[in-house]
Amino acid sequence: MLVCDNPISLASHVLGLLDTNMATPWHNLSTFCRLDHKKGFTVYEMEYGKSLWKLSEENSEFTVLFNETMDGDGRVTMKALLEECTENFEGLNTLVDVGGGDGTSAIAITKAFPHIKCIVYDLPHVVTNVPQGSPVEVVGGSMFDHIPKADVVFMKLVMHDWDDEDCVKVLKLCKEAIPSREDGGKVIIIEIVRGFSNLDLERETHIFFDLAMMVYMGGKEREEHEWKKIFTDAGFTDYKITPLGLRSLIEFFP
Ligand SMILES: C[S@@+](CC[C@H](N)C(=O)[O-])C[C@H]1O[C@@H](n2cnc3c(N)ncnc32)[C@H](O)[C@@H]1O
Repeated sequence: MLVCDNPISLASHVLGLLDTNMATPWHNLSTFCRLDHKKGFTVYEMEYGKSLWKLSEENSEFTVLFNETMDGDGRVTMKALLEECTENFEGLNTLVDVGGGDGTSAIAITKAFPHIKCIVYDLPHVVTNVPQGSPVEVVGGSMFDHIPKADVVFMKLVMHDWDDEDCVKVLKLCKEAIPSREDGGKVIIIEIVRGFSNLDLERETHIFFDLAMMVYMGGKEREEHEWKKIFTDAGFTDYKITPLGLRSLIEFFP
């Protein structure tokens, strides 16, 4: 899995997590848990005085490294998703990948389902890394301000970066961007659902990612009832969870 030319290599994911900008903030975890969580800063902000997203905006090399870190993970997840969940993409004409990074997921979806017109939406300094000539539309902006309209909003490993309040804000805008359920509107997210695995190794990995989200961004991994509360608070009426190895595909309907 760590050999670079393996099509599902995790090398770039591991190299990214071991980079100084990702590894150093872990040294603040103990202080954060004892004292600093009361001050309203994330563990990452204690180290750098700014969020990971701000650091990425100021440091294009770090943006590229972070995108490659996510791509390493994405190759494995997207392969499973596109092989095992084809029916979830049936009947769609347009999809916007919110927080879509350098477009790896959207490009994979377009290749698997050429009839779906995909938009990659992320912060302006991030979408400049979508390869030129890719079969996707590229739009820069913040998901807290606006979400481009499409049949489906797709978000992979985005919601777990944020607290409940921010997730609800983004999901309310997602709901405005999609058509009614009868017209095929839905949001698809790929996230961990804690408690959805009987395998010790997966449960331990869920806990590791929960800690990692707290350290990097002040986010968390959620159990089903926590996801359900967020969707309900954002005005969605129904949801369906399809387990997909370590992660799950969660659809929610307006
Ligand atoms: C953990 S990464 C996931 C990237 C990609 N979806 C994947 O799975 O490989 C989170 C993404 O959210 C993006 N992001 C952060 N803040 C954002 C905002 N306000 N609006 C849009 N995207 C944002 C980041 O730039 C990053 O690409």
